Amino acid sequence: MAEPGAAASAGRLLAMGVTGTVLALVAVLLLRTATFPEPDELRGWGRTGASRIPAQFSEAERTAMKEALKEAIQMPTVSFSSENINTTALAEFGEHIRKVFPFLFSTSFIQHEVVEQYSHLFTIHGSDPKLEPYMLLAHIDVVPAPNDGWEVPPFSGLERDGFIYGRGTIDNKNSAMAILQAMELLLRRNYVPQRSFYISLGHDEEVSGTYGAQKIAALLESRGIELSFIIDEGGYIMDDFIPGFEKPFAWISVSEKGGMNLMLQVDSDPGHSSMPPKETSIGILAAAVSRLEKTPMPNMFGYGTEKSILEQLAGQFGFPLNIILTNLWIFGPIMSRILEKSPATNAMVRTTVALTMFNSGIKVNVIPPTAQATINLRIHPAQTVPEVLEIVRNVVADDRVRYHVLNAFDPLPLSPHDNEAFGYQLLKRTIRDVFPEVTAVVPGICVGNTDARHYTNISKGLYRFNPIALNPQSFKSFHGLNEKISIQAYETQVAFLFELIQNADTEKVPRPHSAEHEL
Ligand SMILES: CCCCCCCC/C=C\CCCCCCCC(=O)NCC(=O)O
Ligand SMILES: [Zn+2]
Ligand SMILES: [Zn+2]
Repeated sequence: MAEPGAAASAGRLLAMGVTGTVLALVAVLLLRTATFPEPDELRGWGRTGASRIPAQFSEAERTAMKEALKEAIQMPTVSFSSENINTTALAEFGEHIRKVFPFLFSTSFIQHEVVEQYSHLFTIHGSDPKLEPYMLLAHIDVVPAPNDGWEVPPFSGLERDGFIYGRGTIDNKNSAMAILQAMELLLRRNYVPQRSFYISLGHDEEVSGTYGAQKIAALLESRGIELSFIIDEGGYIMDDFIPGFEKPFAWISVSEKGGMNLMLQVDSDPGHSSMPPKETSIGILAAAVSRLEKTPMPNMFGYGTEKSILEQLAGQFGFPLNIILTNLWIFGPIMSRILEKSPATNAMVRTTVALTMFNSGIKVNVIPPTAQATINLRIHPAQTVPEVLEIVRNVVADDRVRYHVLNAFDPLPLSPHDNEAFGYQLLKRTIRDVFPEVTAVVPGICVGNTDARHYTNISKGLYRFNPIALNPQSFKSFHGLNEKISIQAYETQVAFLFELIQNADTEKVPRPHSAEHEL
């Protein structure tokens, strides 16, 4: 029965446009739909009893894992472009992991291959061939980091106030090192997995993964390998994201946006700067990209995955939430306007356009013959590459601008995240074990791109989840300033992987409780 006056209250709140309240409401919708299974449902998961190895690490091990990460951060494995990567640092990284993870490189059931000189593929042969293998994925390259603005030099790996600072501490050497570290610690405890798995470390993720992940995926495909699921970066424990919600929640990205790098070019006759034409190539191009920046792509809230997710949820709630969810044609615009206010949530509701490079000019007194600007677009799941390109052309609306698509791909399909989805449920279960403060898990979309997208031919279960807690401030440090990870967070990441690898040693997926609802 409907609660008296609830509709009126909901109406008042929305009409008042109270940002925090509506955000909180969205959060309730998402969080309430993703509660954990009851403990009974989790029986039979992974190793139990005597064969279970506790995630307890000695002081010496904790110091060693911290130092190993710091050293990895000190290697400037920067990718500037596919043709310009720091091969010296990448090679050094290869030597580093051989030194700090000796068990990994000397265990008979583990095969290590170097792919395209700098990427690493480990095959860990499990004892039970009936269990379909999976993959843990990370990348070892980083984006450039000029010293300016950093509290400590970005490749110093310095420890300060319980944090390790440096480029790659959250994107994504933390994962690369933590995966290897967890396996090394398990091996030191005589662990032999039942389920086979792969560890894949790409060396050029930050420049599309063409020679790393893409080649590894092709290699595995040529061997006829299919994977139950893959876990990469791109989802996190979200902390302090929603006003009024103190508890962190886990965001497992079950898809990721499409992408396009588009170069715009204007050519004009060069000449003497003392007799300039009315418009130069720089001026024409600057005006074009300015129009793009000032004209956001359409807000797609309600037309992509959000719509189907929310519609599926609608029946699970009482009044007034069910009404709101089944009437997104009324409430959608309010929610979508709120979401577009911050960069992170704005990225969820539309294709984003970032002006990232601008090149022109050869001398101070020469009219430039050409100007080039590169824009980086992240395509909302409800749009495609051709649709977005068409919008760009219409916004620019200037025939003097020419377009070169440098690379482009459509948004990724949604990976299964129901009660039968082994990889998703494995993550949920391990989150429950390792992050007791987290009470909910939601299936999200990754607004950045990951190496996982290269593996669609060999797995349908691509999950992007890094077991670290991030707040809005730490999101700014991705590709930005003062990237850092707390030592405690890194240890927890290692512990998470240590548990997850053991939890994967089962064929059972927990049956849902009849009353439980899953996204
Ligand atoms: C209600 C809470 C809303 C929070 C919205 C946050 C959405 C976060 C989703 C994904 C996080 C994206 C992290 C980026 C991964 C980094 C991978 C990377 O750098 N790849 C290269 C590239 O994308 O260029
Ligand atoms: Zn990354
Ligand atoms: Zn990155």
